[in-house]
Amino acid sequence: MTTRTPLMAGNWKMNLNHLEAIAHVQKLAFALTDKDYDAVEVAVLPPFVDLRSVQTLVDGDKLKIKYGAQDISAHDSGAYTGEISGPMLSKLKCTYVAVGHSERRQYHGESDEICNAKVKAAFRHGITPILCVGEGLDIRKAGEQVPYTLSQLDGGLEGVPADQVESIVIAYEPVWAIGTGEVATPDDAQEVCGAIRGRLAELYSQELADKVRIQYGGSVKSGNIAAIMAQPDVDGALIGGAALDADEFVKIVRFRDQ
Ligand SMILES: O=C[C@H](O)COP(=O)(O)O
Repeated sequence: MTTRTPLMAGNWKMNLNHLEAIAHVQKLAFALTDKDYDAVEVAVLPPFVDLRSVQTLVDGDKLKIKYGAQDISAHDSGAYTGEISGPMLSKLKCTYVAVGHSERRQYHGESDEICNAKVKAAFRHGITPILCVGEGLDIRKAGEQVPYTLSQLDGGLEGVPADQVESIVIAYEPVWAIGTGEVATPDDAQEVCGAIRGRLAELYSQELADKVRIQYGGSVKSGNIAAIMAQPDVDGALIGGAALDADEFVKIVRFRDQ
């Protein structure tokens, strides 16, 4: 049986400037111990402008916390005003990048094709994509959450070879649960995360599917994380609001104690 190390990743969204980022990572560094890092991989996804500060802190103090970006350009360089490229992120030693977060899909019109190009751009530069998928409330009410989410998965992975996909992270984030306080039930999370793993097995192999980490995201807090993590196909969480509170984020990392 494959053992998957849980990944707890804090997506700061458009919060914390570079000075606040330093203070926040210092708090996490102070609280987290080797025991925590042995049990769980911990990552933060700050805004682009914070990445250099976070890198300096992580490198300088040899912290075990990982970091990454919230988006990546599909292009490697050129006339793409406002975009940040894979080479720029890999130069800053980003481990992860979120791709296709529902807020990017909703407010920036990111289609599955664009997400697919971004997944490929990340792998081209040695950065692990966290591909975000998940249905809105109307789809959930229609009971179509599984086919809808799997079609986003298919689109995001189109043409991506197995040797890359085995290291990808998939984040299942039902849009209706993001920032709303309305967390999916553990059964809701398992239903879709299990279906995602099944689809990876169909597209690639069971062996590959067993290696891929699948996160849940949407109103995760210290009070609900243990029940979600008890589900067999949930391998961590992508945490928004609760990740901005260092004490709360550390409690989530220590989900086994909750
Ligand atoms: O990327 C994180 C998700 O959008 C979840 O955000 P939230 O924990 O604030 O609901």
